[in-house]
Amino acid sequence: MKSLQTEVIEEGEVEPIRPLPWYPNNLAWHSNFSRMQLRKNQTLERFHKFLKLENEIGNITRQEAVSMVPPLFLDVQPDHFVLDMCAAPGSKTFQLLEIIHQSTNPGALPNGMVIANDLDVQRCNLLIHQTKRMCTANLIVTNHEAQHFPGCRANKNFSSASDKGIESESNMGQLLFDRVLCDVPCSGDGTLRKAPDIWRKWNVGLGNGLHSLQVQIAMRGISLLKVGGRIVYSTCSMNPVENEAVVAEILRKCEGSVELVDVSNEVPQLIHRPGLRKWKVRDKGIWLASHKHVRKFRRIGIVPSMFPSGSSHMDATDIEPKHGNVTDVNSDEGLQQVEDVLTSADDLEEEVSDLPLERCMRLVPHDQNSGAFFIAVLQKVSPLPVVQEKHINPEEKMLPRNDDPPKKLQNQDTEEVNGMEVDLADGTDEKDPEGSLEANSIDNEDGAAVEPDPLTCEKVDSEETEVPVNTETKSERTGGKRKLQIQGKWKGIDPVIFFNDETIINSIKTFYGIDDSFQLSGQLVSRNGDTNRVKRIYYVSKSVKDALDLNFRVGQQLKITSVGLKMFERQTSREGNSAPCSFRISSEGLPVILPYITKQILYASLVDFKHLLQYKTIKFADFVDAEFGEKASKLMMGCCVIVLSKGGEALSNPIQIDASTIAIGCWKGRASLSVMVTAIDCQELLERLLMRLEIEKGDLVQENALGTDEVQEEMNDNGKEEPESLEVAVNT
Ligand SMILES: C[S@@+](CC[C@H](N)C(=O)[O-])C[C@H]1O[C@@H](n2cnc3c(N)ncnc32)[C@H](O)[C@@H]1O
Repeated sequence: MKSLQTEVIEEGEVEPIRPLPWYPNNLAWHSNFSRMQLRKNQTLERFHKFLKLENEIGNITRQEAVSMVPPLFLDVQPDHFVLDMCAAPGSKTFQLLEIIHQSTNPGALPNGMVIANDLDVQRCNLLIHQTKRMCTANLIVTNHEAQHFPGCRANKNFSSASDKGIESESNMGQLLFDRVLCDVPCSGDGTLRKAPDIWRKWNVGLGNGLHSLQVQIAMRGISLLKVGGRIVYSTCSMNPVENEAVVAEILRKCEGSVELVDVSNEVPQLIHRPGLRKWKVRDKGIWLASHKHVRKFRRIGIVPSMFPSGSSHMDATDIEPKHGNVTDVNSDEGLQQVEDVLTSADDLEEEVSDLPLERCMRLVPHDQNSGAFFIAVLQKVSPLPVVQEKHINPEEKMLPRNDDPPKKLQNQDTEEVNGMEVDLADGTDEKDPEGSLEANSIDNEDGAAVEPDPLTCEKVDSEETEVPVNTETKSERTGGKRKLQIQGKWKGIDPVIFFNDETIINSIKTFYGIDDSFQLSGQLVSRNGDTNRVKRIYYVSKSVKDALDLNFRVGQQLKITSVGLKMFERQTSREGNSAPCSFRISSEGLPVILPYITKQILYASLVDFKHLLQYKTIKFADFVDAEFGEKASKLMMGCCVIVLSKGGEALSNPIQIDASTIAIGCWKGRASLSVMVTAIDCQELLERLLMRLEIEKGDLVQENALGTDEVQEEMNDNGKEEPESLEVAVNT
């Protein structure tokens, strides 16, 4: 930290890097550096090294500080089912996963899970790429319009999982969530500081045009929330039409089923302001204090719920400009005329909401040198009232409400339908500056091509694809006036299939001696029904398995773009084919399965481990520790795991695993051992080893130890990252 602070001062920054006072456990730090500066002086890399020095192995993400607040208010527990409705590029999903995983021991998986959804396929892929760093088996990524997120309610009309040969132990009848994050698309004016471009693009129509969609998304979130559960509604906008007006409309629609929670003391030191209870709406250059002031021809776009009272005023005299002429409000002259008629905002009588909107939280840029954010925390206290209006015509919305007392749902299992159609009558483009900016701001991925993942929607692997999937989207099907789905390169997703081939599973279990306490059966998925051609097998947590089971029972309503942790990959090299087990352990899955492996696993001394990382392939006879070389030569041909022994000495079994254990996948060939780790991972591991040495010896690394610079040079000289004999087997 001293080195970082000095560096900051050298760069002429007044404020050195410092922890954010309101973020728990010093896990978030504030830096005034721009992304370019951060890159130039490699601050993140240096920070990462600092963490490694402390033996904290983790990830670093650069993110707007206040955008990290909403997950804090969700109060997520490791056993929670969490829905992140508008999740891409995934910075909040990442936080949620971290919270869910935070107290789990190596090899243990939390009981909860996160479903991260986004409408935009390309942004979904960004999210998948991001969350890969978490190596989680507790995540499902879906691609739906959040306002139409499927309820997955099982009923007798759907063929059961057992009809399809799937054993279902789960009694989940519907996909309901303990926590819902509703970080909706918004006009993004809260990000003006970091994205000055918005000054030029912003107009009042952006917020007005998104209001109804925001209400619909939030209502869908509430309908998918368990009674007792929490939902956080957030935007990076300062506009009350996208904020308090949405919250007020939710409260009205829910008729007491949700309560606005006062969370002002939950995150001490976060400077915030109360939500507004009065505001005016701006439309086409005019301030409107009440819906009754909305001109008739604007009522499709400017709806009653945008105003504090939420009341419609159908009986009010339609306001038309004086002089008897129809005014073109889109022309400057027309606007001026209308402004003349409708007096200035200050003269209009203001409506005041009777709802406790002050419990909402406004974070403003000038309070703590941040972006602006709006957060409302709601708790579901009872089932939602049945909403009769399945399809609301924008015109009909202006009719007075039905005052009949609401019928409460008798059974939470009943799907709560709030079937509102997307009403973006303003024709405003959905702008999402925060999201798109955040997408760029996660530095580790900047400029990085998003790798196509076998279980993602980016690319259909023709070899493994058999069943064409209907990828038509709801909005396309309904032929709505606006196509919301941004499909990009969408080519379809392969179905997710449980991998239940007992012969293959048993061969893997036997080869690696996987302890019975590690549940493989039922928790493996692939995307190819032909088990002989399956290339990759993914592991899912029990919670995800239950959700997938349910999804099968309801006729695969969820459009899953990614699920599971890549655990096993088929060997394709010639040597691989002659190995007794045709699947190797992927480096992503290794940390989870490591504590359960009893065969094909060896401890290596520090020096031999280091040599493996440096030279990639070592003949058995060339290991410094001859006993290790001997043991390695006796392993079965194929994939094996080499664990760095504690203290650097050669040890024998049993292998003890803890959070600081370093292990790599290797290939045991006829005469040598070769690493199956990418060059980048090798480099990183080497750095960690050097740090460890420094700590353990309390001094600099021994003179004869090869420094990382030398290793880097050596890698460059070789120009190759994999040993020649193992081109295909190396995990990339
Ligand atoms: C504010 S951004 C979300 C940022 C994200 N929560 C994060 O922390 O990284 C809003 C997201 O909503 C998505 N979106 C827009 N309309 C949507 C809809 N109808 N349903 C679901 N997602 C939508 C956008 O693609 C965008 O990724």
